[in-house]
Amino acid sequence: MKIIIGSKNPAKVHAVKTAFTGENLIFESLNVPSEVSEQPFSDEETIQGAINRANHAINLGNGDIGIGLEGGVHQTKHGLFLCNWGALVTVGMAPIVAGGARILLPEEIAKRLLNGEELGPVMDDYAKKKNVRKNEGAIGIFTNGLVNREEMFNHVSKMLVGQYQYKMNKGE
Ligand SMILES: O=P(O)(O)OP(=O)(O)OP(=O)(O)OC[C@H]1O[C@@H](n2cnc3c(O)ncnc32)[C@H](O)[C@@H]1O
Ligand SMILES: [Mg+2]
Repeated sequence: MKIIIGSKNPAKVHAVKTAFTGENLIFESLNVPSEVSEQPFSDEETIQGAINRANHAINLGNGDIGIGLEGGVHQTKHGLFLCNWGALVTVGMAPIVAGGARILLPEEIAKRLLNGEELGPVMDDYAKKKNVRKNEGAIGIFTNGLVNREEMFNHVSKMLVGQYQYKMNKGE
């Protein structure tokens, strides 16, 4: 079975690879467009980005399964939350969707995003590190390393794969 991942970000790629169980799995990772903003600003937009990535991945990579993972933020009356979504697509099935852990972003980060900056560079600047988005992620920084970006996306990926297996077993 050929699984195409719609990103080359190592935190996402490792998260997907370790979520699958079974034999004869071939993984490929491709950079594909999300067709939403570079910094998605709602659950809705972030879910759409994940689905678009999954659709592009399966088509471009000629795979059996396409997976898209997308990071974004979501405004609430309690402040701006980090949000993360994943989608799994396969021929003849509606997209399967799963959401990840969410945490409130500090006011100074929220302000910068509302001013049009992107979380990736803002996190590097804030943490005085390089490529936070490819490593522990914002979630890793703000949880003191207890939950990193790969682990969070691994949880999302397991929920995608598990739902897919459940539907296949039921013959849906
Ligand atoms: O190469 P791709 O797959 O695009 O991976 P990415 O790190 O850019 O991830 P997303 O496009 O899904 O995330 C959308 C934006 O939010 C940023 N972002 C999301 N989650 C983040 C996190 O945990 N840490 C740092 N930046 C994050 C990211 O850098 C983008 O600017
Ligand atoms: Mg990106």
